[in-house]
Amino acid sequence: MADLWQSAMDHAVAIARKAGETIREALLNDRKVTTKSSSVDLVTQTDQKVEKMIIQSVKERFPAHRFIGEESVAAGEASNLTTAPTWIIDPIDGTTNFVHAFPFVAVSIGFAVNSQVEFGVVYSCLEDKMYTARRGKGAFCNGEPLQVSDQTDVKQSIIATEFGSSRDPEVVENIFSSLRKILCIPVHGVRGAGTAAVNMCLVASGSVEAYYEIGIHVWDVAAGSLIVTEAGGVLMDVEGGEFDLMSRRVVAANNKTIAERIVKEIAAFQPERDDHSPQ
Ligand SMILES: O=P(O)(O)OC[C@@]1(O)O[C@H](CO)[C@@H](O)[C@@H]1O
Ligand SMILES: [Mg+2]
Ligand SMILES: [Mg+2]
Repeated sequence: MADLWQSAMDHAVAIARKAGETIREALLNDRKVTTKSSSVDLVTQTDQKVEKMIIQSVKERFPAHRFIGEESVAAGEASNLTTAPTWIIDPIDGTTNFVHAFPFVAVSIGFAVNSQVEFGVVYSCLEDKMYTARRGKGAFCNGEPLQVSDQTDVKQSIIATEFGSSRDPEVVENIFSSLRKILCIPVHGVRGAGTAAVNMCLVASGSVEAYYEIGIHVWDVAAGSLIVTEAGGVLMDVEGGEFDLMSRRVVAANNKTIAERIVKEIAAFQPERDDHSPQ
């Protein structure tokens, strides 16, 4: 049976690669920074330019499709995931890394139908690594199949997480409480690429056993969520329930054993959901 969404996925790969070229050029000569929710939540003209380019290119080919884009939402658009074919876009995941030329900067494009991700594309453009996954057809990096780690002992694991962009003392305390408990299991190490999308691709690649974070957005994790599961991994909520794309909470792991062990140590809290209705 012809794959209904293959042409859309091919377009996503092509436009992610084009966006990566734009980002690499901008890295050399245009990293003017502004801020969003806080002084450490950065955005640049390149984030906005790349998102506009991706959305415009999709609209020309798929005019009925809908969008959830990080910078469109920042400009006031709603971020409600419906049953309609929806492109979930983070034009630059790792903007802080981009501003500092720290080498993990990704274009993340997820595609959902009936609120289920059908394909995911994450282009780590400074590494030139194109991660892709199509539901039921596996996950790949530059065309090579991906497989999660087979480790079941958390004490033989590397766990990825991030410090996020909140500097609220209570949130920071939660983050460090979870980090301290996980580090002292003990695990072999804790790492963070500075981008959720790349962290999830590292789980899919078998380089880290799990990644968790509270505070991410749907555009950070939509593409990576399918890349993880198509590489044989699992997704979970930070309190052990089902992963919810709009909840701003994620555990992505190589298997349920590791995921459940990490969940035990996370000091969970609930940020405002991505699909919250404004008062
Ligand atoms: O604003 P950006 O760059 O699109 O994304 C922000 C981000 O890089 O920051 C978090 C690190 O705490 C990551 O989870 C997330 O991917
Ligand atoms: Mg992001
Ligand atoms: Mg971004």
